Amino acid sequence: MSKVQGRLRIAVQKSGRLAERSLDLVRDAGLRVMKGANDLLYRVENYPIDLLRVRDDDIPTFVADGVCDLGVVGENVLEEARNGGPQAEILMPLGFGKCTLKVATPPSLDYAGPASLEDRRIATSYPRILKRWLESRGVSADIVTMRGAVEVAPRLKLAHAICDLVSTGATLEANGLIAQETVFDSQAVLIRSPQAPEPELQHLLDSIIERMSGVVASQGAKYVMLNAPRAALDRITALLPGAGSPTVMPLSGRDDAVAVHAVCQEAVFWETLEKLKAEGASAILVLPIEKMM
Ligand SMILES: Nc1ncnc2c1ncn2[C@@H]1O[C@H](COP(=O)(O)OP(=O)(O)OP(=O)(O)O)[C@@H](O)[C@H]1O
Ligand SMILES: O=P(O)(O)OC[C@H]1O[C@H](OP(=O)(O)OP(=O)(O)O)[C@H](O)[C@@H]1O
Ligand SMILES: [Mg+2]
Repeated sequence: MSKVQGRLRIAVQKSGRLAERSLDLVRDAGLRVMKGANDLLYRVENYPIDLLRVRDDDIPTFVADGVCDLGVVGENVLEEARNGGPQAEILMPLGFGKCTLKVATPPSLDYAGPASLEDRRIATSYPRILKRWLESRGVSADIVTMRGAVEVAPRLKLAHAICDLVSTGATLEANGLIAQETVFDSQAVLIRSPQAPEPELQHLLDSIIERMSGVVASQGAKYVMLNAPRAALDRITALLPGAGSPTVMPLSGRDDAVAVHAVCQEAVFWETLEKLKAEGASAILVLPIEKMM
């Protein structure tokens, strides 16, 4: 596929677990996406950018080859695609699509560590990652590659064990399998092509990356405002999760208390609010942050 001159391209999953959140990221970065008649390509109305909507397996190659300038893909898929050739660069983890590639076994297999997999058959959709992991553990096993429904392989006697993605563990449990080893921790990542864009588009590319980074940073971040007794200021600011240096302001007509404003990079739980109150904080407000730069 050749590139259209004068336009950037971002590869996103067409449908599946990452599709919606990938589109959200693009939209939150200020790109107005127009769903057109063409299902493969969505145009961005306010910038010279197109979204290429494809199977996630194709995203690493499209970005590595420079067909797309940016891509959103699971790190597991990127790692599986690694082949010694030019590679897409990971710019940042995106905080969604979190899952773990795990080795799991049926109760019938007496598992006592990776050596129990020696000469066994293991079904997976990630043969390269599994091969590297087995090699790193000095285990020699037979890898059976399956596109999907990996969890049923032990029941069908197709394999002794499996290596598949797990998030809640419900699928493993439904299939009577026990998670044994973590092979690869994954989440969606933003990737960039090793090929530079046309010089006129470099600035736009940099700005989109910076905006996306701002979107990711603001996710989960909260703006906290409260009033604190001066005497408890140190203890109260220490309780604010992931806050750098809070802003401390006088409260008119009160010498004993101050107003504290802070950006908390981590979730602010009810437990934290209760502890703040116990230290004498009052009028506590926790507000979402829309953008951050
Ligand atoms: N259970 C899960 N929880 C969270 N994230 C997951 C889970 N399963 C998969 N993912 C992540 O989402 C990505 C996409 O999963 P999905 O099941 O949509 O892929 P797919 O079936 O290969 O889709 P495609 O049709 O694009 O090839 C996975 O590669 C992984 O990074
Ligand atoms: O630990 P859990 O929360 O149960 O999630 C794990 C399941 O999720 C993924 O499949 P998905 O549901 O995306 O369907 P798929 O079979 O189309 O890959 C993965 O392949 C597992 O089967
Ligand atoms: Mg896929």
